[in-house]
Amino acid sequence: MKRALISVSDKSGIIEFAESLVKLGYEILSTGGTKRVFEENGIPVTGVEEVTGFPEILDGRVKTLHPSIHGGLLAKLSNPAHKEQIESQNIKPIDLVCVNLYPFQQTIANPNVAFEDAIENIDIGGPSMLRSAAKNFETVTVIVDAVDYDAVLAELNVNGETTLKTRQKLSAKVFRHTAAYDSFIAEYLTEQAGEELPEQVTFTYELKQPLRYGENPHQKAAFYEKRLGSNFSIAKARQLHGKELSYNNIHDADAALQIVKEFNEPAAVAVKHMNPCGVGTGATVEDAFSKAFAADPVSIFGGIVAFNRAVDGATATRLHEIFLEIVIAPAFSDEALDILTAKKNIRLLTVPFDHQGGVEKMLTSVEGGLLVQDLDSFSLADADVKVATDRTPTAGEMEALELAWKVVKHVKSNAIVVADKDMTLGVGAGQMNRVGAAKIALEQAGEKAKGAVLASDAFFPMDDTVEAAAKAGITAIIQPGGSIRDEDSIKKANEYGIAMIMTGIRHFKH
Ligand SMILES: NC(=O)c1ncn([C@@H]2O[C@H](COP(=O)(O)O)[C@@H](O)[C@H]2O)c1NC=O
Repeated sequence: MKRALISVSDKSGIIEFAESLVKLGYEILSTGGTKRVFEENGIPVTGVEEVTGFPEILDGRVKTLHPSIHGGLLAKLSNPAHKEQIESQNIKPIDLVCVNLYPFQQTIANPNVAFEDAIENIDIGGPSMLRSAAKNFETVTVIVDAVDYDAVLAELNVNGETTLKTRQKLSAKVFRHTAAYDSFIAEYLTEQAGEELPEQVTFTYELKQPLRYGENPHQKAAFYEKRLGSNFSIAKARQLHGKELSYNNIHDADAALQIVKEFNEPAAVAVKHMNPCGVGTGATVEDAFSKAFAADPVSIFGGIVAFNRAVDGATATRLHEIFLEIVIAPAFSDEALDILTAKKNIRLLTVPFDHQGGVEKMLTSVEGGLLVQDLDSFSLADADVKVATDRTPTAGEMEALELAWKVVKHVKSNAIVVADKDMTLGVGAGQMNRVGAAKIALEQAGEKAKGAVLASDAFFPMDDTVEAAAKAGITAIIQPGGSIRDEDSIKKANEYGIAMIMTGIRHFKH
């Protein structure tokens, strides 16, 4: 008689599955709670303790960890010596294992979870059975996911056994599952132990959505979600309308969210190819959008716009006038939705503006490696700001410098942002030399640079950027400082009456 060992925490669908196995002639072996459910439903079942000759002990910490179970799972039936050994120990082979694990992940998702509860929810016996069965997939069928019950039953009904190919696939799924399960435990305990960058790292991501392609159509791609990650994330976005998101959409939308997150007042951020092309703030969302649009009415075309307040009808009317790939906001009014959904393709996303969530690290892959670092969460409030020049910025200049500084942090290096107190006027991104980025930003600002301010993500290696800024009419500058030639830049700024402040904090973004 074939034997199936069933031990599940999540009992959904298990009664029907076991009933079908019984009809197919299987003997069912089960642990305490699972056995009880079967008995209550009239399913014939043998307790694991009858097989092991040993009771469950230590509050269920030891139930199935026994040679009678693992011998039955691991014996290679094609190996005569294995057969002889299990027979001499009176161990019978187990043909099918169906196990799902203690809900560790759900337990630690509760921010108030007691440490002892988390520890008790680390399953030991379950993964051991799964791994034994999965290693012996040559003859053992192993199921860790209820979605596989029907497919396994279908094969058993047709052939009386599963195919080797199916068993191998199920085995691989088990090892993915136990690896992810252990990775959650490792992440949790590492965090609890206060270790930040340990000798090995494992992160668990789960498939959120397959993507049609990657950055380009010939690149295969998928989007994976960090289950215990931050709530304020593109991975937590809800799509209300429009075409499916692409790889580039997701990347750009993330960039837009990171910028809009910097602002407390109503703000609108337009992003193209990972860089902000226009950022505006104002008394209302519409006002903020008008400024983000005016900042660069050319580049916003086909861009992504993120808001930190609900989009209302008036703003939606403005958005409707141009071609945008995505609009992201905490919410949309009914009127805004009516207006915007008139366009079939525009993607509308809501994201919870909730800053709670797991501790995040920034991960960047390089060929053959992974770079891990803290997020660049420093803000001007954390910086030790010093006035380097004879003149101190006026209150109005200071407001503009703050806005420019919030934005330049999110522009690819070398980065220069020209701004006034409400909006960006010019953005120079990703240049190989700083003065080149400044020239782009200043040229874009044009006449509006007169009386505006300039932010630089890193120090000035020489005084040429200050010179260019002064000639364009810039009156105040914010930069980290720290160059051996700082004095040259300070001197140049003083010559032109520019007020320059130094933050001591660099914001490279590569
Ligand atoms: N300790 C053991 O030997 C052991 N064997 C199976 N389990 C787990 O016990 C759970 C099922 O328990 P029950 O049938 O009592 O509801 C399953 O999630 C299974 O993975 C065990 N529990 C934890 O380690």
